[in-house]
Amino acid sequence: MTGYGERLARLVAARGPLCAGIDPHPALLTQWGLPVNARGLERCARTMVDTLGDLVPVLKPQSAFFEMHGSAGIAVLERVLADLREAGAISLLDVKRGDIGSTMDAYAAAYLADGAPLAADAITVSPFLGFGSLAGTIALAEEEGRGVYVLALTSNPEGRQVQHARTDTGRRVAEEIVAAAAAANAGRAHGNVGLVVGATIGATGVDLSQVHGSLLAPGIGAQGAGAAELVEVFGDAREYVLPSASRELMGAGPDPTQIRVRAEKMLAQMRSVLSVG
Ligand SMILES: O=c1ccn([C@@H]2O[C@H](COP(=O)(O)O)[C@@H](O)[C@H]2O)c(=O)[nH]1
Repeated sequence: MTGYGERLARLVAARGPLCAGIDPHPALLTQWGLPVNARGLERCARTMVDTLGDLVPVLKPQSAFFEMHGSAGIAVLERVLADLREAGAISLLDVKRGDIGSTMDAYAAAYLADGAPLAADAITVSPFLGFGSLAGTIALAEEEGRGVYVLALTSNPEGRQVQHARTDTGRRVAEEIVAAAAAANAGRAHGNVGLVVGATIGATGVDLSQVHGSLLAPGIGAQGAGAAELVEVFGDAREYVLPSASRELMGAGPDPTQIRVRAEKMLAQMRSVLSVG
């Protein structure tokens, strides 16, 4: 079975490096002239899938904006994930689960097992209960050819307090996470364990070149980063970077043509900054 990392690398080579976030904020639904309820949510999210599903390699629904509408919102999320499979794009569910190992195994079954109603190609997970708590989740992802993105250096300024703290080895927490992801991907050019590294964080001195997994870079647009910042943050690891933008793309809506034009422009920028060789 082709693993997540390989599948993603091929699709990025064909379409370019960009992840389009689906973050239907209530204010955005209003801006799009939609009601702030599950019906508006569905219209908005499905517009993003229909508009970008054949253009960008990855779409990333943010679970929180679906959960806030209760069971009706979760039902919309199920349909959106199914639509993404049909559209031929990779689905990355931003759900940031983190818990003790036995509970993480249940989350993994919910999001990474074939046939699960909320199954996605990849999910985001939190390592702050210890990277080892993700062992069962990573094992299931490997078995199913799916991926996980582990939070490492998040795009929000508050993240430093935890991620730059020193552990008893003298290394920073983020460096331990990077090393653990590299070990999980060892021996492969494109492993199934990715990392979340914000485009906003500047130069950190954390070496990402040996991870050999996808590096999801949120923070483009609304959080202030652009293509130029990616070079500073990722240096030699830039061939693995998957820049992510939500509000920057969705703000061009509701007209699908405008959303597509903005995504095409962003794809061209990212391709020129991140192409190697
Ligand atoms: O470090 C992180 C991890 C995840 N996110 C998520 O990405 C999007 C960003 O949305 P924008 O509108 O492009 O700012 C959102 O869902 C965050 O929860 C992040 O921003 N930073």
